[in-house]
Amino acid sequence: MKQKLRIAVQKSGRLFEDSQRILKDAGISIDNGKEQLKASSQNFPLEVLYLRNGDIPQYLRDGVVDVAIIGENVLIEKGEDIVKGEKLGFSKCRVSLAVPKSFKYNSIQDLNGAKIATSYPNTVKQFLQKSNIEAELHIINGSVEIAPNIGLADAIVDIVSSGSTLFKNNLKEVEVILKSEAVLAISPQISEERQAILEKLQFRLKSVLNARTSKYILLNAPNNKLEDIIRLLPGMRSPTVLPLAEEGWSSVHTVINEQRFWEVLDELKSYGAEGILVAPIEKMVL
Ligand SMILES: Nc1ncnc2c1ncn2[C@@H]1O[C@H](COP(=O)(O)OP(=O)(O)OP(=O)(O)O)[C@@H](O)[C@H]1O
Ligand SMILES: O=P(O)(O)OC[C@H]1O[C@H](OP(=O)(O)OP(=O)(O)O)[C@H](O)[C@@H]1O
Ligand SMILES: [Mg+2]
Repeated sequence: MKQKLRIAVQKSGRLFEDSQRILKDAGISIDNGKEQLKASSQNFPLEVLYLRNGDIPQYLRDGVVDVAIIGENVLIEKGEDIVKGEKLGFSKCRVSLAVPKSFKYNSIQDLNGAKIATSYPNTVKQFLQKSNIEAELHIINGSVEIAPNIGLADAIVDIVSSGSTLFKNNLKEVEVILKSEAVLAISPQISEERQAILEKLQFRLKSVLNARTSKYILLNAPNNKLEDIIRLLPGMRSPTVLPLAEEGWSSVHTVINEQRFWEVLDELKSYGAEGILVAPIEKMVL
């Protein structure tokens, strides 16, 4: 029987939709909806298992799945032995220490002897050990932010993104322990045959990720400023320059990181660039 790569993705929750989208953008169609816990792709040798995010490190460790899309924070907490692959650019958050707004927090030393509620005990222990802090941990699986308000803890360590959950619970973020985003996680037990399929998947994902962060730019430039403009827009190999019908002007086409585009925009304009068009890129194979 032909081998298939087994990938675990979150069954429901924060990672579900973006995980589905990135596989779809990589040209992999998956047949069944999430109601079935196992699905297959018809156009790529891939089998998808829908699992709880928190259970995925164990499945990877045991080799039950070969690869997974998972929050980096979960890998740090439960999967130090799992291989970390590409960062996938979504579900960005941080794991932070927060205390009640009324807590006069000066430094980590203020946590000596404190009670800390968290769903990330290993992460917290490592963090406290580095500063030689002794604290008592209360391990809870959810609604961690409520713990200080009900007298269960003096501080919490949990996921923060916009900060609105902390705000609503009268807490303030005082230390960022780690930053996280969705990553591809790889089983240390993956077979050689499946590793070859994984490399194909990684290649496709990289093409999607490159395209997501890049833009195709077209602009008109006066010929006497072409050199300056090209210096700002190096492109994949180099920009395409085509003469315009109007004498003394050229059209410049290139690919640029979106962030970089905003950084150089004023300078481009100062060199006389005009008619600047920015278009999305669907796939980008380097
Ligand atoms: N508010 C948020 N903003 C951005 N990313 C987040 C946020 N909350 C969680 N995440 C990221 O998404 C991942 C999944 O979070 P989610 O709350 O959906 O699942 P969970 O309850 O941690 O896990 P399980 O699937 O085991 O129930 C987290 O591990 C984290 O990496
Ligand atoms: O800083 P914010 O943007 O407010 O996000 C942070 C909150 O998001 C997550 O909870 P989620 O909504 O996933 O609920 P859960 O605890 O049921 O997983 C996390 O556990 C925080 O509570
Ligand atoms: Mg959550």
